[in-house]
Amino acid sequence: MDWAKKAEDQVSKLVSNLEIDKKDDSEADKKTGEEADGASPAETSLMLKIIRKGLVESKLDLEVQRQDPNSPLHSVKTFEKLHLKPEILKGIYAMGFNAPSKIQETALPLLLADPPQNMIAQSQSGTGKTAAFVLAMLSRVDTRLTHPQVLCLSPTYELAIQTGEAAAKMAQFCPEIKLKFAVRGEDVEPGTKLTEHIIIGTPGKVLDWGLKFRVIDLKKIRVFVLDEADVMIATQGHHDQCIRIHKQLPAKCQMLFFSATYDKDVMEFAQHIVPEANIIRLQREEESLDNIKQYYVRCRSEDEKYQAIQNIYGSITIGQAIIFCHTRKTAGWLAGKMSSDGHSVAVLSGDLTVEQRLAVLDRFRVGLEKVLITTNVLSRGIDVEQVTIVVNFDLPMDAKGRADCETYLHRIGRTGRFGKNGIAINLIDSEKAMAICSAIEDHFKKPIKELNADNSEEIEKIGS
Ligand SMILES: Nc1ncnc2c1ncn2[C@@H]1O[C@H](COP(=O)(O)OP(=O)(O)OP(=O)(O)O)[C@@H](O)[C@H]1O
Repeated sequence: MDWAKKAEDQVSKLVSNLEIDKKDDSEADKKTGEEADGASPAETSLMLKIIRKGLVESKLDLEVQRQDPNSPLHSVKTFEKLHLKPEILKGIYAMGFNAPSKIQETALPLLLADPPQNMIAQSQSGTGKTAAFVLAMLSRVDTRLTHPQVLCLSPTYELAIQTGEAAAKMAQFCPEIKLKFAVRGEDVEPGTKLTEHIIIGTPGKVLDWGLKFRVIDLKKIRVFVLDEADVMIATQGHHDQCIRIHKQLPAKCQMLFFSATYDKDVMEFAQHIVPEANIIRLQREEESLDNIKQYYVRCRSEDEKYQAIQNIYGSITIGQAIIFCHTRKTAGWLAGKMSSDGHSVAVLSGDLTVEQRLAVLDRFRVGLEKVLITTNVLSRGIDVEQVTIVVNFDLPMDAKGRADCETYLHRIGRTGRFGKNGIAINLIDSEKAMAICSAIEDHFKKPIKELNADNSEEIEKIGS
């Protein structure tokens, strides 16, 4: 798979630069530490305590969680019991997966059953949904046929690439399985027919290739996966494109919808278009916040929010952090200001080219930058293991200015992945922002505590 090789080469090149850049980074960090100390020693030391405690707990946890029947990582089965092909099994062991998570062991027997079963599945962020559907995709490929048979749709370019890279790793011992990305930047010769077995892409491109250029025969697709299914159904543009693709699929096509969240209307619609679906809901949403501690910091203005970030920069860069802003403009402004103050930060928003977006994300993945500033474009699905902190520079709102609780859950789910602990910090600079924060707290029924450096009681309670 050429594209996988290309991605690997790019990453190893970046890794070889790591040592050089790390030196610069540590200089910046040293400087930051001094600045932060000067700015607010109490706040900095509070954050350090929270984070250190969080990191220590994370290390202890995974095996304990596997034994706990209430944990999303609990498993009673081994991968062998799931009857995967030996080459695929070898691939997942090579990735370091020892045992299936709950969504994997619950979904896979149904996904691999004959006759194929449809499914609408919900499981919290970071619990291994990708491997669940990718293993089903790989298992269903018939390599004797040389046309696309499996189609997986993702809402963003980055997520499609990440899913394809995970699929390539799982299929590393199945060289006969061929995969193609249908994303911006990938071209096809109109009039030709694609021969790859699996297509992973974004809806617009797949629609072009299926209906305009006719290089994919959608009538021959036998497995259709909709990742982040709720946003694909609820967002106008994605919705129309997905429905047009869905209409072309044959009646017998196996349909698999996955997401961490589904609201009532979206679930009803999903059930309407996925006939006789098996529905798996592993946790109520509020339970999925158990491994992420949430805080808010009161600020009086945008400048004070910036100051708060400055104060905690030294602490948040113990691991890696993602900072979410409401608009590209704020993300750009924040990144510019932090860079000019000597911090090493990356920025990723929709105004970059796809190549730039991928390069930024690759650098962040290998740790060249410890802080990534972004917008909702990265709120879903992106998996970077070392992210210990998510900061909401702006709280997520819908078009009417109300709390967007689902986006909040997806954003903070960029940390606390696969049994790790995470920390979410919300910066509040107005009564409206406070009201949104309270609405989110009420919705999930989980406390969002004030991070108040003067409150020694709070420091004592951290981690309890
Ligand atoms: N069985 C397993 N054992 C160990 N690690 C696993 C296993 N399954 C998945 N992982 C790892 O867990 C992390 C999270 O998985 P994944 O990205 O699939 O989560 P997700 O449920 O799709 O989350 P989101 O809702 O945010 O998209 C990944 O780094 C993945 O490699």
